[in-house]
Amino acid sequence: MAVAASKGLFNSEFHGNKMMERKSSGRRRVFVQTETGSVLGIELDRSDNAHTVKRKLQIALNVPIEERSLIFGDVVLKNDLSTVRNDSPLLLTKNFMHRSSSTPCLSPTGKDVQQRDQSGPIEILVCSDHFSRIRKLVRKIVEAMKFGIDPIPVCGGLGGAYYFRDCQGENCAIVKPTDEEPYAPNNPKGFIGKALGQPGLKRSVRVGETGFREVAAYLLDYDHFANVPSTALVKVTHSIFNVNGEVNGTKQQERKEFSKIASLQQFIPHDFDASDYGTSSFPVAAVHKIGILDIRILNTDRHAGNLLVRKIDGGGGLDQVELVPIDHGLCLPENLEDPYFEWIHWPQASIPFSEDELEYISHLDPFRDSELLRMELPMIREACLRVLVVCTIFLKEAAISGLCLAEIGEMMSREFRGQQEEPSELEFICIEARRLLEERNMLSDNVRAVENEFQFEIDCEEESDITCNLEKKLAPQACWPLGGNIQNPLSKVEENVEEWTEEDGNIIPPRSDKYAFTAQEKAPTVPRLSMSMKNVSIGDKSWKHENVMQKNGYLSGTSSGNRSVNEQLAGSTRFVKLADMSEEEWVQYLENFQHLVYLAFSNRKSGSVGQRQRQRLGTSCQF
Ligand SMILES: Nc1ncnc2c1ncn2[C@@H]1O[C@H](COP(=O)(O)OP(=O)(O)OP(=O)(O)O)[C@@H](O)[C@H]1O
Repeated sequence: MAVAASKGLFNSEFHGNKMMERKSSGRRRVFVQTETGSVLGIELDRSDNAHTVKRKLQIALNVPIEERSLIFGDVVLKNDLSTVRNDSPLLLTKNFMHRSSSTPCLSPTGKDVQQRDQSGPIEILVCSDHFSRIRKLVRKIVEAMKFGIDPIPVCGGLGGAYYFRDCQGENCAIVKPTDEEPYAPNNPKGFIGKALGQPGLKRSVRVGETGFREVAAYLLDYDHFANVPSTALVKVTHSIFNVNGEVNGTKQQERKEFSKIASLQQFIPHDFDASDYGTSSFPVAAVHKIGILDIRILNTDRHAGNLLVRKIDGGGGLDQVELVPIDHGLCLPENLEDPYFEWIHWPQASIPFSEDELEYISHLDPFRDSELLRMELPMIREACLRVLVVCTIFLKEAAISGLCLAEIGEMMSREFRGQQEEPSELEFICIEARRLLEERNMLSDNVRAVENEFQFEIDCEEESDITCNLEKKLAPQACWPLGGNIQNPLSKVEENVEEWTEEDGNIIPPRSDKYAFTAQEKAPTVPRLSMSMKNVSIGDKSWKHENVMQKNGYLSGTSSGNRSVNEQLAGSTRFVKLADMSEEEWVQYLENFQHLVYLAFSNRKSGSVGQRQRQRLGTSCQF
């Protein structure tokens, strides 16, 4: 993809972006979190390895280490720790194979709860040198804490969150501990039942992993285009935090301090959220910019409550408002999930992008974005980065084709028909890109098989016969790669029971669960596909989808704690999975994807397909 990198696009806070060590001596520190949320900072010696770190944890936190692994993002740390950056958060988790679905997570006891390490009350993790604004904020909060100004628990939301204050007692940051997320062991609002690392509220976002997503959204918001408040991942220690099963004393001296890994975000004073205020007054540009970010990061949680509204004096008695997007913990899922875009039906979203917005989009480079995230948040999973790449390419091609925000959002969203949910157009394209990849792999296998046979036959046949044989064997696939009437041996989509498994100590989401291909049916041809992704039969197109959120009792406000993890996972939701391809396959997949996206948009533009026609507002519409 020809994407120019724009020097000006990087947030000024990230200039001089490079791996920095906290200490020139080369010593490193890691923050290890147990499944139940306890956190301990450990100084690593040169001789330390995964086993010695586990031993230190056993002694300090009194947690068992047998059959437990140290995890750093996608990586299970076997021995060598040289790839682990200074101030990285690691997770000590039970090897999944040994975890029965009904086994409760380790519940903290008086002993294993927090032991203080040598670190300060708030430590910025991993990328501390690139967060000057947050560092100032942290200093203010620490100062206030010294004066006894305690944080205040936030009432709203499903997860545990706390407003931290400055010396004047004003809120200046919101801190959300990763072990207090919905379903996490220390959630203070009753939404418990899973261990860190298991699939959470959104099945493609694991419990305990929303914090780094909040930071990712901030890092990707170059030039504060969408206005995401400054956010960092921190290790923070305070007695205010919740640990289920612990009753903390009421007197200051009696209160136990707990360390947590958390996201820390600048508090933005605001007047409303978008659910309380007339959306027609929202500036078109603000809606577009937030929408552009949501599309890139496949935000599955952009509901109205996650858009803060701040009144600004517009002069002449006219109120103008500023929008502030918050709560990006459910973006960048590991599979293509159904996004949620509150703005999708707002009139602003139907207005074409401005020149500035188009320029911003044209400068986006998903590969550079991925590099940035790998650098700044090394625990981020490759699966999330692949989602970022696919969505950004989709956005870029859509913008080139003149689509507006609402149209792009619709193409990414699943559609309910009766009780059934159908894949989005984006998902259809991804399915087809994958099918083409599988087909190509099969072709390569066939070629290899023919070559082997050829080698054998060469010993016993005349040269003219050999050529004839070869042609016959290759004939059915001769139209590869795009545009031919290919007989597809791989098109039927089969649904597998979704089970998270353990491989080499790592917790693996359902493997190729969505698109386990069987050699049965005829392929849709690529020209047919390109007419409209919705009108093409790709294998088993109708997705019988049960609403997992409802099934889990989440929406009805009940805890899922009384249902086993396996029961919760056994829903039939399907996802397009991107993580199970090798690097080489991924490159080929992206080529297929980009080509199909191009065809889909071209056909859409030429109006050759019956699209869902919506009434759209013209550019003259004023807000
Ligand atoms: N940066 C911020 N500045 C000011 N207030 C904030 C900020 N972030 C969150 N809040 C407030 O805290 C509340 C809870 O935060 P948030 O929505 O992020 O938590 P959550 O538990 O993830 O919520 P939800 O269940 O709605 O997804 C918000 O409704 C908002 O009022």
